[in-house]
Amino acid sequence: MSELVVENASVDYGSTVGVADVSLRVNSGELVAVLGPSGCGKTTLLLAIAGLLPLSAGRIAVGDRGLSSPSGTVPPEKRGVGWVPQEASLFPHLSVGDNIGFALSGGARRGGARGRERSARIAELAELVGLEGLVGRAPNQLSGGQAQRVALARALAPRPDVLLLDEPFAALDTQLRVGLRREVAELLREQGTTSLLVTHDQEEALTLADRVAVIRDGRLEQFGTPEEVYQQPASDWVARFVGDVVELEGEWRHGRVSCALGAVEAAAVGFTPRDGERVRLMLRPEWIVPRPDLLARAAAGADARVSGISYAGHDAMLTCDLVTGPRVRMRLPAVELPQVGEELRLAVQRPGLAFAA
Ligand SMILES: Nc1ncnc2c1ncn2[C@@H]1O[C@H](COP(=O)(O)OP(=O)(O)OP(=O)(O)O)[C@@H](O)[C@H]1O
Repeated sequence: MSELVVENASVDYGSTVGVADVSLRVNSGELVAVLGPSGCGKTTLLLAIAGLLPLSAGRIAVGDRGLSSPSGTVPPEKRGVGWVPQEASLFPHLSVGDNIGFALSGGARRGGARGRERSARIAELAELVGLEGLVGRAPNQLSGGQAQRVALARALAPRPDVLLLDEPFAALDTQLRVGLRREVAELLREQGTTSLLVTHDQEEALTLADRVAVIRDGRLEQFGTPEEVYQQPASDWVARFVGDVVELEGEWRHGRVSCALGAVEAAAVGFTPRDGERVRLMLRPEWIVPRPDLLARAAAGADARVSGISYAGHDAMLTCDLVTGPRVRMRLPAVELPQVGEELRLAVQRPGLAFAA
């Protein structure tokens, strides 16, 4: 069993808080993304799990094997925790094969039974990451994507209980990044590797992970499935951080918010509003849709004029000026788009989120 348990973990750098009271459980074989802005404590959390930073409070364990607590830390090499760094950091004087096999025993005595076992494992991993023809190459003869594959194979070689990936795709160009990260996520799932992936890229976290841990100022703001953190953010900060939002002022009345888009059904987050109370309505741009069938007088809707279109191929972001004043953004599939200047009747197709004003 290789469930990773982090319980009320805190790491202090003198007077600076690295992470504070973070609790999360990564199930065996699960891929969890740790998402947060720069400086929020993502790397600190990973370093603590790797045994490179001591805890000032809490505990870290894999299954029922305790790894870190304020009273002691199992050294990094004995934790069964693998690490894939941001830059591949391969050993320049070793071949691809020897880089992959670096943490395997039997390296010194080639040819013996252990040496043969090691070679077989290197070949198996090289094939797994799609580098079977390149084991004899030097690291400086690899592309950035190939080097990252070697770093992944090297980390997987000793069959770690838990794999930590610290922004492993950040240095790659967009097209390569998207392809490689999908491949790596599939590979980790196939291998059943319990993995924690640090990223500041919302799309990366939402598309790859089984669950996402959103961190802010060293604290865990939300831990949930990609759908939960996107559709039901725990706070207005998470709502803004994990995706685009449209924000409107309004008044709460019987489960709806009366605002510039009409009377929009909404769920209150983190508070219980009174009827008549001022609230802030948050919507995702794709929750707003044109509804030509909706009567102009309908309470759930508003008239608008398209003032701008930002085309992204698969979809487009439209800026619309509501006749009631505010400007909203709306995301539509780029199949049949309206024109700039066109008048639309807009409605909200799913309940919005109401936050305290
Ligand atoms: N060695 C250190 N000494 C003192 N403070 C540190 C040290 N390392 C990190 N910090 C502070 O701890 C906090 C968390 O830093 P951390 O590197 O974990 O953030 P991060 O989320 O990984 O950021 P980034 O995405 O920019 O890498 C920050 O306020 C940072 O300034």
